[in-house]
Amino acid sequence: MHIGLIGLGKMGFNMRERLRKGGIDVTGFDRNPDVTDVASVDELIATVPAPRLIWVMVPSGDVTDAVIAELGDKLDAGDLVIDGGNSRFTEDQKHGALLAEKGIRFADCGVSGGVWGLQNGYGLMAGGDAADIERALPVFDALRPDGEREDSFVHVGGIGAGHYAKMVHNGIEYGLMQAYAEGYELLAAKDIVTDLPGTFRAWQKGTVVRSWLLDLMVKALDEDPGLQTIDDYVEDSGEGRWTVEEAIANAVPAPAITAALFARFSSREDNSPAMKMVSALRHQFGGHATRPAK
Ligand SMILES: NC(=O)C1=CN([C@@H]2O[C@H](COP(=O)(O)OP(=O)(O)OC[C@H]3O[C@@H](n4cnc5c(N)ncnc54)[C@H](O)[C@@H]3O)[C@@H](O)[C@H]2O)C=CC1
Ligand SMILES: O=C(CO)[C@H](O)[C@H](O)COP(=O)(O)O
Repeated sequence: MHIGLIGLGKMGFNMRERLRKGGIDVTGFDRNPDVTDVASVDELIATVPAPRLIWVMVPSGDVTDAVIAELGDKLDAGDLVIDGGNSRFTEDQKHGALLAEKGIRFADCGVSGGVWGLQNGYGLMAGGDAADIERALPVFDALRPDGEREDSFVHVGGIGAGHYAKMVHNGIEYGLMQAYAEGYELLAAKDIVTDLPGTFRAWQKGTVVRSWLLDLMVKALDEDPGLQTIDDYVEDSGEGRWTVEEAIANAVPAPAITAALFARFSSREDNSPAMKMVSALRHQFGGHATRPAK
């Protein structure tokens, strides 16, 4: 099988390598000339045999929109486009409908595993028609970890379902990371546990809270004890917000994920206007002392 892959960044670059190791021929295109196999989307399309399978792995939003629109202009009926980036699930119907105008097939796939996917394999959740998912199975099989397919791959539903599942996965990721991080701060806040990194290390096997994120926390502390080199500003790239928006839309209580998202917003404030106001109001009603501005 020979496929096209657009986007060879932190994810796509490693995915190309894993696919090739798994016996899939890959022609990759990226705007970055240092990593691309071909110079243009046209050359990619000319190189990949029809009916083509093109995997898109670029930033969600405008970039994905533009790449899919270009593919819609240039591909042929019967070709299949799979969006493996973190697109919002609501975008998938739009992309599928655009491509369907020319008889081009579309599927979406949530991909989990980050930069470790090359060595560990990727967890995959695909949305689309059964025949399209079936057609792409050799690709999914090369990307996922060894072992039973059901343990790392799922066809979750129609178009958009893959990205919906990935959105919820990432919402869970937010909540888990926040809980571990708060535990880290609590252990560090008091001189009672004398070996903080050793505590996390000893939690890695056997405990109820053992997990890959915990392993990565141990690794981060090995590399930078005290996290001295890292600022406390935490970015987000959309999935957490969309999860909270879906929780509201469906009246699903999601306090842990929501708090984790808001903690990231708090991380970006040096001098919170809201907390200044809380301090001012305590002073107004109770005469409680405020601290002078920094
Ligand atoms: N980094 C991660 O842990 C994960 C990322 N994702 C998603 O996968 C997608 C890619 O993520 P990363 O590789 O981390 O991002 P990245 O920013 O490292 O790579 C994006 C690549 O797309 C290329 N690109 C941008 N516009 C292009 C265009 N018009 N044509 C061709 N190439 C273009 C860039 O040059 C870059 O190499 C995103 O949607 C991201 O949300 C999904 C799972 C995990
Ligand atoms: O999908 C991922 C991991 O599963 C990506 O790393 C994603 O960027 C994480 O979300 P955020 O950037 O909002 O922390």
